[in-house]
Amino acid sequence: MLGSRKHNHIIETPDTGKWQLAGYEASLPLTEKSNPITKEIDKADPLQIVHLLKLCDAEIFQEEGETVINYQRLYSESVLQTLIDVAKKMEDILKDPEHSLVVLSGCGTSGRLAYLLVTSFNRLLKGLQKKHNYDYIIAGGDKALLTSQEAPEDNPYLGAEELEKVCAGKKQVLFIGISCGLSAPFIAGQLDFCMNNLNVFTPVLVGFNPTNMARNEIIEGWHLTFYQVAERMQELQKNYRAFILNPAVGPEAITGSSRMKAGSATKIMLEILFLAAHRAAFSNKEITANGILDCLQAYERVHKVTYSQSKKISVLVNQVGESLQKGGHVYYIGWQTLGVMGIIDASECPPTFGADVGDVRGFINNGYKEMDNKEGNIASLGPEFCIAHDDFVRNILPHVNDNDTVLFLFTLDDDLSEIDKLATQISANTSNLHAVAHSTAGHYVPENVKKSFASIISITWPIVFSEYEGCFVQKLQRELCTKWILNIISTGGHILKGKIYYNYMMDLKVSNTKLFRRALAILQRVTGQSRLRCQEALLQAIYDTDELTDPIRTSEVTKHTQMASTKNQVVPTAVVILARNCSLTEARSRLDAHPTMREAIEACLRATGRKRTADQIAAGIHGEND
Ligand SMILES: C[C@](O)(c1cnc(-c2ccc(S(=O)(=O)c3ccc(N)nc3)s2)c(Cl)c1)C(F)(F)F
Ligand SMILES: O=P(O)(O)OC[C@@H](O)[C@@H](O)[C@H](O)[C@@H](O)CO
Repeated sequence: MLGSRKHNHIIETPDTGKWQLAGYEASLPLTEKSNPITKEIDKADPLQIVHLLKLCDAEIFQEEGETVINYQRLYSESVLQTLIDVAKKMEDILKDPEHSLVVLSGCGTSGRLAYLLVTSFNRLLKGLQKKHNYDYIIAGGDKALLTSQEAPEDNPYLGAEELEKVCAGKKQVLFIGISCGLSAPFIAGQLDFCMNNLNVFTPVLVGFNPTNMARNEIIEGWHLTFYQVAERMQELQKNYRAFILNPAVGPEAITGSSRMKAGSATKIMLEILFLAAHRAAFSNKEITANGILDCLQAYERVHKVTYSQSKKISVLVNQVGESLQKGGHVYYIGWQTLGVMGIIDASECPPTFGADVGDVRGFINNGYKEMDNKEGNIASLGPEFCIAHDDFVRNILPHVNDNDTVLFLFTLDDDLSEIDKLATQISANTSNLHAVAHSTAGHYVPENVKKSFASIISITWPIVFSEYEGCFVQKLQRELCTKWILNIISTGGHILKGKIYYNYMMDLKVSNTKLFRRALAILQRVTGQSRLRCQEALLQAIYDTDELTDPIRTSEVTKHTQMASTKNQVVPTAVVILARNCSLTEARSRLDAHPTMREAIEACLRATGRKRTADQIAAGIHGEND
């Protein structure tokens, strides 16, 4: 049994006051840590929120050696070398499209980014009259592009099955599995499948933890942990049979929310990889470290360009916060891949902030024709799958009012008359109509178009010399800029709505095993009580009973998550049970007695027997009292 104990390593959270002493903070996976920069972000005003997020996003580009423990970073020599090795492998694949394929795969945001990169680079190939050579897999299928499908992430067999289907008949496959936290069983199953078929597959793991921090919890119904899969990948990397691209980018601004920095770093790293391989395969440009460094520096400039608009972005944060607080909605009306960025950001709000599916929604010109997703038009799956501008005009616009915020996302290359017409229509229903408009130096948003918008964030990009690919690179940069702006306003808006406690999303839906672990860890951090006690309270809230039976206690975690998916406010309820040592019903009535969950929790934590002051609570939460 020793072996299983070695590999059934649930991250133990030390009991009260021993956070630092036990080296606990150091052992935490970087992607799951709380970022000290944002420990009070829930008290910040809109402009401060933007500034804190700017500092967090800047950590993506931080060079190695600037932190106490040396983790490799995006600019590290080791990462650059691996990027070169993988790009060379991809160049070979691109030269033999008949028998080979590049497959990108991920869960949640990682799967959405896989879809975006694959469709964008397939379009680039089409423009070069080349056969398309990329394919994507997203856990839960194309409906996961638009809605949160958390359960498939826990299924390693499903991942392997999907991969086998996509690669039927191929002789050479470069498989890129994206799991930012090095934790998704769906991806572990795919990597394991590749390593059992190395004659065809070259597996690449993309994530943002050191491999020794890969998730080491036994995957239910399977024989390996993600950690063991990563160890085997590391072994194979020695003779270039597998690769791991895992620079540290620092903890997320909202604890564990890998859609933000990790998502941005995924897009940056994979686009650099694909561009280098394309240039080598089709323009005979050698793959070099300098070429890759130039690309990285171009993306770092996008960070500067984006945050030079902080003041105007903070106005949008405030506006979105107001809409959400009033029970209004936020609608992103986007063109081409900027529409995709809106759809991706909107789809992340329910799992990240407990938003309703209708609170924040994205729409794209020409709907699924523009999306070009594998499963085509899936509007029949329900109203939340109707994503075309026409669907917005028909189904949503009649109900739009001043409580709502509408944000256009376009470039000056889009159809300005279409934009003007739609903007005029919408401004009849709400004055809260804003825009993010990307233009090239020397071109400006025409006055007649401007008039419909309450505010416009105009981003001007340098003129690109006609070369076809240069325009393509600028499109990728405009997407990243738009992703950052949308992440800022959806995160900032929900902070102003009171959904965030310090930098934790307390009221998270415990809908897969990673979220169960996060919920348990947050309970221990916030209440200072033991892991076992916290687990009891969490299960009481999940199973809606004060009397836990052994069959409940010994059920698999996936059983707990299935049950939890049907419940609300499970974690806040458990906090009150723990803080007041009270029954489920009493905990629920205490929560209801306060206007926001945050106030209820603060009241209960303050009132605990030990009479902790707010500062003592904060110190405990940030692991400062040892
Ligand atoms: C920072 C914090 O202590 C914390 C947050 N999340 C976590 C975890 C979230 C998810 C996990 S996990 O699914 O076990 C996991 C996820 C990824 C990975 N590489 N290893 C483990 S641990 C932990 Cl252990 C601590 C706090 F305060 F939020 F609770
Ligand atoms: O890429 P990972 O670490 O495997 O995570 C995959 C998904 O859990 C993750 O993308 C989640 O959907 C997002 O809401 C995270 O902000």
